Amino acid sequence: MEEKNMMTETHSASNSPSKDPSVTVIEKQTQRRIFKIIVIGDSNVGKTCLTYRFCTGKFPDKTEATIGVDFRERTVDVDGEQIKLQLWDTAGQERFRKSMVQHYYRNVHAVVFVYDVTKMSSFENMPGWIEECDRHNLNLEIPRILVGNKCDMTDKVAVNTNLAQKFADSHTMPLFETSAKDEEKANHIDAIFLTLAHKLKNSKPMMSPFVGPGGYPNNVQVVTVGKSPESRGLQKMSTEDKQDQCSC
Ligand SMILES: Nc1nc2c(ncn2[C@@H]2O[C@H](COP(=O)(O)OP(=O)(O)OP(=O)(O)O)[C@@H](O)[C@H]2O)c(=O)[nH]1
Repeated sequence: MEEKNMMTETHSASNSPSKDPSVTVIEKQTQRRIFKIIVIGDSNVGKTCLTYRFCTGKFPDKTEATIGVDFRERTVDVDGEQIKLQLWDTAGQERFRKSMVQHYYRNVHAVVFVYDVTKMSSFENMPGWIEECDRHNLNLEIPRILVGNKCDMTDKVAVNTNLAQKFADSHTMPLFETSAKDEEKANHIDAIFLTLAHKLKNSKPMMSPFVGPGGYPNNVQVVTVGKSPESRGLQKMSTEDKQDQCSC
């Protein structure tokens, strides 16, 4: 795989605050909460494809090994509130992580652990990723979810669902098996991140100063969550995150 640039951002620079006082009023009225979600796991498990799918609705034609971190954002409507999910797509390769690790774990609101269902080693390495979170003193109350990706490769599945479920249960995480590639499972990926959005709704987040006159930052997709997560067959949320505001 080729290499991606370190610390690229998908949102537009034109979101900078305006000097127009009338716009300032609108900004104050439409400030939205931002939540930082880190996506971690071995290299090549599909972290970039999952976050890209959620933020653009597409599977990328071509991917490159992430260097450092890529950011993607999407604003979602949760029970009438616009919440911005800021996804940190982190590098799986150790050599591309070293200098960035401290940044990943600062002021995190949720963690998505990803393994590849066709690659047992990526699942066996999960305890190592959890330990890394623990070493960086992540609040135990932070929502965490486990995602088995590449379920479209049905004839190559190496990680048994029961085994993954046991592991998820032992770490009090919900398990989702999905595919970033399979068009039919695209809604499933939405459901995964919207589950987090509902969990995070009761958390204390960062506030975004970068809101345009229309109420939404440019290049950020706004979707409406029509049903509660319970009615979509997802877990009930109860976690309250006490994280400080992000300074990154
Ligand atoms: N069949 C299939 N292939 C996938 C899926 N998701 C990702 N891939 C492929 O897996 C490879 C790696 O995907 P990436 O998203 O770049 O993996 P990553 O985890 O971000 O890798 P790093 O940036 O090195 O940490 C690419 O060739 C993707 O096309 C999936 O759901 N199904």
